[in-house]
Amino acid sequence: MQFLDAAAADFEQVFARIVRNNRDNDADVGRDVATILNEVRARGDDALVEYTMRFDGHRLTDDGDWRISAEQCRAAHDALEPTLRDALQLAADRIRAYHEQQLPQDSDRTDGIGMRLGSRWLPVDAAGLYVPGGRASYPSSLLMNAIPAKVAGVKRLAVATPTPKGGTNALVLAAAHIAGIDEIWRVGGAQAVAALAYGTKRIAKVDVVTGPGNAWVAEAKRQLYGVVGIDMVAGPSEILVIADADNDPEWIAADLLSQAEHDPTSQSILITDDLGFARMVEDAVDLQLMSLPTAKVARASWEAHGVIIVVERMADAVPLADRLAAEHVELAVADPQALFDRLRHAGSVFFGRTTPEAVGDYIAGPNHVLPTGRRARFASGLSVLDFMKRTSFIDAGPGALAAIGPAAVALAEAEGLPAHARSIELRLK
Ligand SMILES: NC(=O)c1ccc[n+]([C@@H]2O[C@H](COP(=O)([O-])OP(=O)(O)OC[C@H]3O[C@@H](n4cnc5c(N)ncnc54)[C@H](O)[C@@H]3O)[C@@H](O)[C@H]2O)c1
Ligand SMILES: N[C@H](CO)Cc1c[nH]c[nH+]1
Ligand SMILES: [Zn+2]
Repeated sequence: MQFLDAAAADFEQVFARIVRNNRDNDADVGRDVATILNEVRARGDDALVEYTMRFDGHRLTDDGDWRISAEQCRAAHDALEPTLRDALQLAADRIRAYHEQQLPQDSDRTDGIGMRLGSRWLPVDAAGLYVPGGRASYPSSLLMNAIPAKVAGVKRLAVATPTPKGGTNALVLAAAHIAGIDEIWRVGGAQAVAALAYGTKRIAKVDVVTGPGNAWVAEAKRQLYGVVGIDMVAGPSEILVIADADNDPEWIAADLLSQAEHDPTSQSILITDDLGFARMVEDAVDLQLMSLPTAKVARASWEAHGVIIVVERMADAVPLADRLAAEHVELAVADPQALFDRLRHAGSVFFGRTTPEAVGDYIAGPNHVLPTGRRARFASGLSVLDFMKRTSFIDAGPGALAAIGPAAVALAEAEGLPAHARSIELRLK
């Protein structure tokens, strides 16, 4: 963990290095992913069998090794302990209600010259949903992927999720049942993303791949963009907590560790205006790590990527936060709205002392699939729109063409494209 004083002479240099270090664009990861993608494109299912054995310890032989059936999902759902079943259902209901608000409107209007102009939204035909499953299981990510896709009206939804050592997770299966998913492939990592994008004998290709994952999954999506649509690069989790001294240090320490426990390459950062509070949070993190069952991963993340920054006044936190453009930003201060009004780059923001980031991971409603690695500068969380595309349309009657056609002819000639000019001119005669 790095403990930084924003007033120190070398602060800018150190902070700039932290900002530059995306953690997920390691050259080795890029090279290994490129190899995996080429192998899956060339050798299809055979490559999936080999990689799934190598990385997940799962042998893909008969149909049941490849795929989880809808009946298995229903059975897992029905067998679930009622409190958990209700929790999943509540999460699903809240996620659906939030995402239904994102459905876009078509447009269709006639302008001043009588030209009809508009756009129409339609869902993609098939979406591949990546549900991580290497170190932990993510039923919540299944819901976060599948529900917006369903709301968008996508007909075919294909889930890919690793089943390490052949074990399936009952909650993931139950979530699939709740979300109405009936195609689940037991493959993970870059090879799963490649299979969805290129297609193999067993797995038909999709039009869009969405969802979060570790560095290999995120890099595979990045490299395959163009072959297939993607939502964004959603890699190892991050949290930036901006907190004043009126917080309970234990709460803030738990918030930092909540994202550190995802992955050794996750990043947790605290910015505060109080040195004493910063030291108390540092101690609380160390104390909590002693009893955290996921301490191995969380400690690795905190030691390698954790940062505490002490600024002179809270307002100084905002420009630093903008440069970090973190996946999650908690504003644990008396007036979070004032900081939010000035903050420009964040995947998702959590207001006040009683909105821990983890409530957004599971149950609040907005999507938890969010851009990482400073990509909140230009990308947004997963939404219904990631499963849709917009087609514009133009209907020029003879009157409208006569009104603006000559200008188009002039522009076509100026561009040196006479066939363009002629296709308009012929209709103007
Ligand atoms: N940004 C977001 O919105 C968001 C949301 C949820 C989770 N996450 C992140 O998802 C990730 C989940 O990671 P996970 O590992 O538990 O599951 P995962 O499913 O993302 O990754 C597991 C797969 O990684 C591949 N892999 C592992 N080591 C490899 C290696 N050395 N070379 C090539 N491939 C390798 C394997 O194929 C394995 O199946 C975490 O980083 C978590 O922070 C991000
Ligand atoms: N924090 C993750 C996004 O970075 C989402 C998640 C799912 N389960 C727990 N957390
Ligand atoms: Zn989380």
